[in-house]
Amino acid sequence: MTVSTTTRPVTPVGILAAELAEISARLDATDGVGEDLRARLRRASALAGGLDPYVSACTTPESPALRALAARTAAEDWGDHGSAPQLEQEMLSGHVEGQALKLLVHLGRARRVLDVGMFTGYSSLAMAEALPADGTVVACEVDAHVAGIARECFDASPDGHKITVRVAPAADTLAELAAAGERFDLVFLDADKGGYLGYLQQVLDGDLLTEHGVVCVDNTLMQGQPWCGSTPNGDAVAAFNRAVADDPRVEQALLPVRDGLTILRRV
Ligand SMILES: C[S@@+](CC[C@H](N)C(=O)[O-])C[C@H]1O[C@@H](n2cnc3c(N)ncnc32)[C@H](O)[C@@H]1O
Repeated sequence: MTVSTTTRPVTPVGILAAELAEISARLDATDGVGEDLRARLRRASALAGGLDPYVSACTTPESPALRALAARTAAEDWGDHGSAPQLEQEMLSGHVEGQALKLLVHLGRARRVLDVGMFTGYSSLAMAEALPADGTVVACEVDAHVAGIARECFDASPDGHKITVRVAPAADTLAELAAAGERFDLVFLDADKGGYLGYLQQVLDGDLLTEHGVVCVDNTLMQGQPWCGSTPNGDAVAAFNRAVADDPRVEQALLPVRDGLTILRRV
């Protein structure tokens, strides 16, 4: 196993910080640039680069079980993950977003949570930790390998027993849950971005959300791509954000937490 100590920036502010640091370093090495411009760029770089560490320092620390799960994920050799080469450690939601999800579980007095796109289980375990003793998380994941890593981490945690893992395409699991009449107080969407709109329709049309339930959707800023460049994932998220904004059945706020966290509810 290879322990990866660095991660590439995957949030708009992280990417901005890296860009500014690079430009600032290049300018410092360039003759003929005035000290005023150098100083302003250093300040811009410090503002952007200091934001995430400051937010993290002001957020309740993660539990030992979540810290161990993040470390286990970082220790995995993602470059050698043959069955699903598109998976990478940067997919993990992490400390600040996990803590935000925990607070939403508490605020909503949630008992039943649905996690769509589990990866190695960080969001599932974070939300499980915030649930009461009889609370449950149903976690959807299509990749059996990462589901195995998640299960190992859940088994080592005092709250992992609250989580049921369903290894299958999420659309199939959502259809089965709707057919079984299951309902959830909090749904977290974090699987394939091209599937987001379909998952939201399944949740709303399949009556998977309780009366006061909320849906949280990750990566709705998608590294700035919806307004600053185009990739298939950026286009999918932009289309999702537009569709949500135009849907009179819901009201929503897009919070700039990590790579964007939209919280919505049925009105
Ligand atoms: C961004 S990661 C999820 C991160 C996780 N929520 C966390 O907190 O660390 C997305 C996950 O969705 C899974 N996924 C992608 N397409 C899927 C599908 N159609 N059904 C279920 N899971 C899917 C991927 O295998 C990946 O593990």
